[in-house]
Amino acid sequence: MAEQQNGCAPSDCAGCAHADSCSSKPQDLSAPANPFSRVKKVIAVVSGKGGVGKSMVTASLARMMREQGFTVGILDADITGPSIPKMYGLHESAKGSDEGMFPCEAKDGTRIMSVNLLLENESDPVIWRGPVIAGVVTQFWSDVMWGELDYLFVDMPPGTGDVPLTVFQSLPVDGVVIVTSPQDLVQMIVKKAYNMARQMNIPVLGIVENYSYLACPDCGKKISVFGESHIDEIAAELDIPVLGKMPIDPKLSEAVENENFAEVSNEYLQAAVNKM
Ligand SMILES: Nc1ncnc2c1ncn2[C@@H]1O[C@H](COP(=O)(O)OP(=O)(O)OP(=O)(O)O)[C@@H](O)[C@H]1O
Repeated sequence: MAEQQNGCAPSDCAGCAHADSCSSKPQDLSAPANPFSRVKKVIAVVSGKGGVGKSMVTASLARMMREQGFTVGILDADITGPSIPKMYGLHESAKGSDEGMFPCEAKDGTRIMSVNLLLENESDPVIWRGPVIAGVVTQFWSDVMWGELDYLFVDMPPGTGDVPLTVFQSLPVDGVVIVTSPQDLVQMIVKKAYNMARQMNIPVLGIVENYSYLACPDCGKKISVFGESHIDEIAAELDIPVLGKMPIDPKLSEAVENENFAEVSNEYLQAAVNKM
């Protein structure tokens, strides 16, 4: 069968003599899991822009699933801004063997792999180009011996660049959680993150709003520090559930500051747990 100018329909490949070499054939970019990994579910936590608390939500989801008794890992794909190890007070170096690298284990048993666990000095900057960074993220899947995990949460870098694309193409992502903050601008930015996941055929599990409000410590009144929330409108428009509205909670920022996130309980994301 002759190769068409604008690509063949997948059904045309069957029986085609050029099927193996044809440029129209969709490429399988999936990366093999490490032979010592048995990961049941991979959940990517994404945001359209930086600083909305994506790492906070990733770690909070991991903590909640851990509290439910599941085995949990976090793959820190935010290579140039890794914050997960410090949240859990991990400053050691990840060890390796001929078979691959071992994730480091936090106090609550959460297994973590991050570039900061591989750098000689954790304050060294990672000054690598996009394809190298994306390659490291793939290695965190193929070369890390995750063992038996019920859930692996992937803390993505913000935006829709190289790394999210690589993760969606290379890892068997079961679902995406979108994190946002209550600002007008985010409506358009959330849609970018949502549309990327949809285009890659990854189910969007729902959306979490962070920094939703601050509860007055004296009277409990909710103050909308970053303006009124639009999360319900966005969720309705995109037909996805709201998985939680997290307030600015000093208990959470203190846990990060004190590096003891492994002891934190987060009651704000209960709806997310039921969706995992
Ligand atoms: N709900 C919250 N209450 C209190 N502090 C928070 C909350 N969410 C996030 N923070 C704090 O805000 C800072 C930024 O959060 P975080 O690192 O999770 O953002 P991020 O979206 O992952 O950032 P980046 O996009 O730059 O990777 C951290 O110091 C974190 O402890």
